[in-house]
Amino acid sequence: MTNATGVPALEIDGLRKVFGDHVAVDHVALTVPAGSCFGMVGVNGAGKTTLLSMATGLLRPDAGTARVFGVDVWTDAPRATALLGVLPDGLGMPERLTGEEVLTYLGLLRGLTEPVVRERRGELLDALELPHGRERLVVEYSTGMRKKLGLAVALLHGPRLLVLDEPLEAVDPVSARTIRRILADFVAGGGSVVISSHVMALVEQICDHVAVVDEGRMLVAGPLDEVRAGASLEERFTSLVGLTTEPVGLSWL
Ligand SMILES: Nc1ncnc2c1ncn2[C@@H]1O[C@H](COP(=O)(O)OP(=O)(O)OP(=O)(O)O)[C@@H](O)[C@H]1O
Repeated sequence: MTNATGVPALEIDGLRKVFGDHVAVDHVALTVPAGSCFGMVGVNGAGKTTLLSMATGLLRPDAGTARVFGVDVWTDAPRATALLGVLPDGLGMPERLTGEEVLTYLGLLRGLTEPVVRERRGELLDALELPHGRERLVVEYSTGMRKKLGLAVALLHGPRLLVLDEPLEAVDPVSARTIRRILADFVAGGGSVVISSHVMALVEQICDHVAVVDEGRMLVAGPLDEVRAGASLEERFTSLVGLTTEPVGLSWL
């Protein structure tokens, strides 16, 4: 599925990143159709964060391009940034501001007017169940609360594509359900989503497309049912990545 003009939400071509002598991402290409919810799965260190960071303008690639709705992330950063909402891995926040102040600060910085910021920040804090967000400093937030505030920041300017690195990590089950609903509503309203996750059940539940990344390469990408090929995503993932399902014992325990 694409939008009316057929332009993909995200188009990655030949992205590559080398750290020292380690190739973290090796000439990866990927097309995320507009209107899709795209899950990216891979073991620890597979290259998901590095790939998504390059695709969203957070890490300069050694080679390759990334386009958001046809806008090049690296040569036309302001336009691409306006289309993108990003929840990066290990998001840094101004620790001595309240959640409300963070949203105000970033909203104004992104060019929203003061009344719009005021309206949206209240709705976001309510929708993401951050009741203490108004008065509590970020330094006092739990990991899950930070994740939810990060998602609020990503949604604040009304992006068309959300790219979320592990959006449900450290988030309690009730909040996870809320976030899943927000993402489903976002897609139903015409938005597009890319998430990275280790949780296969989550990807199967909310994504219609999936990509499997391993050792910096894209092993397979496409509609969820095609990738699963009649098996569960976990079974398919395990066989693609070549993981053993046999538990490894610890001899001294
Ligand atoms: N700044 C860096 N300097 C050196 N090596 C790095 C750096 N960032 C990532 N790497 C390496 O690149 C590879 C890919 O890391 P990346 O964080 O992209 O993986 P990931 O799939 O997101 O892992 P996880 O699921 O554990 O978050 C790993 O081998 C990692 O050690």
